[in-house]
Amino acid sequence: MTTTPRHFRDYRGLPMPLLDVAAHRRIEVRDADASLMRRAAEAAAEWVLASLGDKVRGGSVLVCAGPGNNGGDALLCALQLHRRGVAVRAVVPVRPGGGDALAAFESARQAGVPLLVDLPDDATGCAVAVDGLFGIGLRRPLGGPFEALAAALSSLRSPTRPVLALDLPSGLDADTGRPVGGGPVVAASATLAMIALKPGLFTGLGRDYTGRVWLAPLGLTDGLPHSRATSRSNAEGSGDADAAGAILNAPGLFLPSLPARRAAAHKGTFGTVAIVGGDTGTCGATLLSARAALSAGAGRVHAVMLGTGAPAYDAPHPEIMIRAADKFDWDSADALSVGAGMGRSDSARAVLGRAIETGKPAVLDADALNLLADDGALAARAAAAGDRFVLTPHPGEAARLLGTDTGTVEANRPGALRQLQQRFRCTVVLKGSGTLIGRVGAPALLNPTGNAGLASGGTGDVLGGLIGAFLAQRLSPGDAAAAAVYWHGRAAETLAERGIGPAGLTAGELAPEVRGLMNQALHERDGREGDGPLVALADADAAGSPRQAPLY
Ligand SMILES: NC(=O)C1=CN([C@@H]2O[C@H](COP(=O)(O)OP(=O)(O)OC[C@H]3O[C@@H](n4cnc5c(N)ncnc54)[C@H](O)[C@@H]3O)[C@@H](O)[C@H]2O)[C@@H](O)CC1
Ligand SMILES: [K+]
Repeated sequence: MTTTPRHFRDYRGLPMPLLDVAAHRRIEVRDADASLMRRAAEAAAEWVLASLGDKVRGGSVLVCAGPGNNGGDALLCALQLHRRGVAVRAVVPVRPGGGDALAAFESARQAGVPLLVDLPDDATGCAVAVDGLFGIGLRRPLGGPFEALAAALSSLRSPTRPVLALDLPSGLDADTGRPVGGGPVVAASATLAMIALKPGLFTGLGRDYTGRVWLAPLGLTDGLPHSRATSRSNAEGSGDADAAGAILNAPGLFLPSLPARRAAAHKGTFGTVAIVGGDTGTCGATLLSARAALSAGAGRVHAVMLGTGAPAYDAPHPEIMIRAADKFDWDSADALSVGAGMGRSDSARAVLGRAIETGKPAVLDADALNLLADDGALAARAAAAGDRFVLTPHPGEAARLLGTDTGTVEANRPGALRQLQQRFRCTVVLKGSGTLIGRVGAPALLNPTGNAGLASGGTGDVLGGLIGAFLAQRLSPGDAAAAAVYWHGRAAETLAERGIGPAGLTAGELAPEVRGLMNQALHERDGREGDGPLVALADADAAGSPRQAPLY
C-alpha cells in the first residue's frame, strides 16, 4: 500500500517525537477511554481495507489477538472488518482477563466474528494477517501459544500477503528495539504505531521486524513534528514535545543552519577542515574521509598523515592538500576530523592530544576513540575540553569506551548513549541500525535513514569526513552530526533505489550522492541558481502577450 489512509499521518521526513513506554502510559492515564481502542481499531481496519484493495470481497483476513489491550485493538479491528463484509477470523488463544479487552472480545463474539483458539490449517489462504498479540505491555518473552503464533505470523509474511503489526511487532521492546527477554518477535511487513512513534521501531533490531512504519495519532498526540525551537531544550515546549525521549532526525532540524551559497562567497566562507589520520598503510581511510569532506561543501580540505607512504596528492581529487602531521599548521583549520586510519602509536596519541588542545571543533572517530578508551588521562582531557567534540563510536568502540562488551551496548543503545554523554559531555553518535545522536542541551535524535549497504568498510570514514565538513561550515556539533548522519543514510537509500546497493555499495560512492542530496535541499530552501528575477519586456509577441526574458 503506497497511499496514506485517512486516519494516518505521513511523518516521513519530519522531526517526530519518539515516546517511550513510560510516556505512552502517562498519555493513556491522562486521556484513555473506551473510544481510544475503537479509534485504534478503526485505523487498523482502514489499513487492512486499503491493502485488500479490490480483494475486499474475496480475500480473507486473519487476526491474532493477545490477552491485553493490544488484543483488544485487534478484536475491535476484526469486528469492524466483519461489519463491512470482510471474511475475517480471529485467533484468541487466551480469553482476555478484563477491562476494554474483554469488552472487545464480547462485542466480537456477539457480532458473530469467528473466534478460534488455534491457528487454522488454512491460515496461508488469508490475504492479510494482523498481529495483535502484544504491544507495549509485554513483560517477558513470548511463550506457549504466543510463541507459536508469532512464528506463524512471521512465516505468513510475503510480498503479496502483508502482516500488519498493531502498535509494534509482538515481542519487540518498544524502548530499545531488542526482543523482549531475547524471545521471538513477529516479523511484520508493516507496523501501525498507535498514539505516537516509539524509539524501538527505529533502533536496535527494530527495523528488521517492523517493515514500513505508519502512525495513527488517534487524535491524542498532536503527533507533533518537533519544531527546531522545541528541539533545542528538554525544558521548553509542551505536550508531546516534552514527553519525547528522542526525536526522529529530519532535515528541518539542521537545514536552517547550513550556510547559504551566496554569489559573493569565497573558499574561506565554507571553512577549512583537516582530516587527521593516515598511519603507514592506512592512508586510504584518511583520503576516503577527506573526499567526503570535499563533497559535503567544505571550502578547503587537508589530509594530515602521520605515517609514511602517503601519495603526494590524491589523483582523483588533487584539491585535497596532503600534509605530514609533524609539519601541519593546526591554526590553518577551522575544524578537525581525527582518527580515520590513524593507528594507536605513540605519535598518534600525541597528535590526538594536540588536536584536543587546539580548541577547535572536532570529530573523534575510529582510532581516536580507541586511544581514548586506552588512556584515561587523555579521555579526561577530552571530557574537560567542553562540548565542541563529536564522538562517533560504533557499538564495539562504545563498549571499549564504557569498559563493557558490545552485547551490553546493543541491549540498551539509548542507555549506552546516555552513559557516553555523561562521561564525555559532548555530542555522541552511536552508530548502527537506527543511529542515535546525543546532543548537548537538546533531546537525542534517532536517525531513520540508512540500509544494509552501510555495513561495509570505509562508510564510517566517510561519515567522519562529512561531520568534519559541516563543523567547518560552522554548524554546531549537534547539527553537524544530524546533517551528516541523515544524508549518509539517505545516500545509501537513494543509491539502492538505483541498484547501487545495498549489496556491493562502496563507501566512496556515498559522498557524491550526499552532495546531490544536500544541493537539492539547499535549492529547495534557497531557490536554484538561475531562478533570477524575470523582467517583462515592453514589446509583445505576435499573439499580443508581453514577452518575458531572464534579466541576465
Ligand atoms: N490503554 C489504552 O488506552 C490504549 C492501548 N492501546 C493498545 O494497548 C496496548 C497496551 O495494552 P496493554 O497494556 O494491555 O499491554 P499488551 O496488550 O501489550 O499486553 C499486556 C497483557 O499481556 C500480559 N502479558 C505480558 N507479557 C506476557 C507474556 N509474555 N505472555 C502472556 N501474557 C503476557 C499482561 O499480563 C497483560 O495482561 C498498546 O500497545 C496498544 O496496542 C491502544 O489501543 C490505544 C489505547
Ligand atoms: K502487536
